[in-house]
Amino acid sequence: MAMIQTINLTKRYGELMALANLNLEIEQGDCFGFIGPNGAGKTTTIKILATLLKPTWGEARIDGLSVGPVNARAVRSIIGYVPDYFGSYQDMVVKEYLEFFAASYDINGEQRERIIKDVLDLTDLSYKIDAEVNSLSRGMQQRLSVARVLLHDPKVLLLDEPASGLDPRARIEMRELLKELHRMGKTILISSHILLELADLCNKVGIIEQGQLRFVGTIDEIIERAKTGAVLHIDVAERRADAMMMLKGLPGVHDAELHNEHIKVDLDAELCGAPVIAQKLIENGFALTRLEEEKVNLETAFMRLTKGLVQ
Ligand SMILES: Nc1ncnc2c1ncn2[C@@H]1O[C@H](COP(=O)(O)OP(=O)(O)OP(=O)(O)O)[C@@H](O)[C@H]1O
Repeated sequence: MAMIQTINLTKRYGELMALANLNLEIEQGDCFGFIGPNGAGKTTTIKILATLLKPTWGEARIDGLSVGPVNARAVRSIIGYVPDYFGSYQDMVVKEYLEFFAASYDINGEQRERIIKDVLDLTDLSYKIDAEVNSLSRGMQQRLSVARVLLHDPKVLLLDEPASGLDPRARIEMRELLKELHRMGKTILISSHILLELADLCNKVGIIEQGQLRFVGTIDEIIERAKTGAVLHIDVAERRADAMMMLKGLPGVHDAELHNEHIKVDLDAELCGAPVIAQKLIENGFALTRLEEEKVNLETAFMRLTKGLVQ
């Protein structure tokens, strides 16, 4: 049985279809990267799973429980939800903040002290126990948000862009923390619009665009899927813009653009390859001065998948 499942999950905001028949299956122990551009529907999905938003139709299940008013309490006890914002906690220190949330889960007394110590150790925040929450850096606040949702030891973590707005060091610290939680056996759903950020953290990714799942699989599968093309970096001795326009019109060329003082050509390798491009340039009187083929990397794969070029 999947730990997180959505069945034809659909959400409309008026005329806008934010989610259209989303079907997701995330197994126990998976770290699932939910990737998509701004407005794709990631937050909407996560909020529905977190019991905070009602779908227009379709169903979400967590650990077999249908997410809805009847099971809201039971679902909340097995999930930890980190939203993409951190509220303001005036005059509250870290310890009080965690005590407050622990109490809301009926965790009290000695047990509460012990759990707070454990979650602070895990998130490397023990030394900040008496610091004011508002004085923490954004990276620390994000780790504190994670500490908060670990208080009741949930099986499932739902994290909405936890690395947004973090500097590189804080991103790495967050990633290490999430890796640790994955090793501990938590099932994790994490959203991001940056595929690379999730590459060495998630064992599976789903790419969502305009409320629809475009692709689900491992990172290696994504690259395989998008590899049916190549990117060429080309230059000619003169008339670069004319060469670009000529290339744009060739069959098998998805796109050609001027890029850092050269021409970048996105090809469908099944229809067209570097030799054809070179030949066409020469035939049309252009003196080729550079031709390099780029391996499809994750970002290119992602751009292709989200452009609908690879279905
Ligand atoms: N309360 C709302 N009322 C109307 N439209 C909304 C509402 N919330 C979200 N939307 C719209 O639904 C779509 C999906 O939004 P959502 O926040 O789920 O996307 P997202 O993938 O999380 O994007 P981001 O990366 O920008 O957070 C967007 O077009 C957004 O403008």
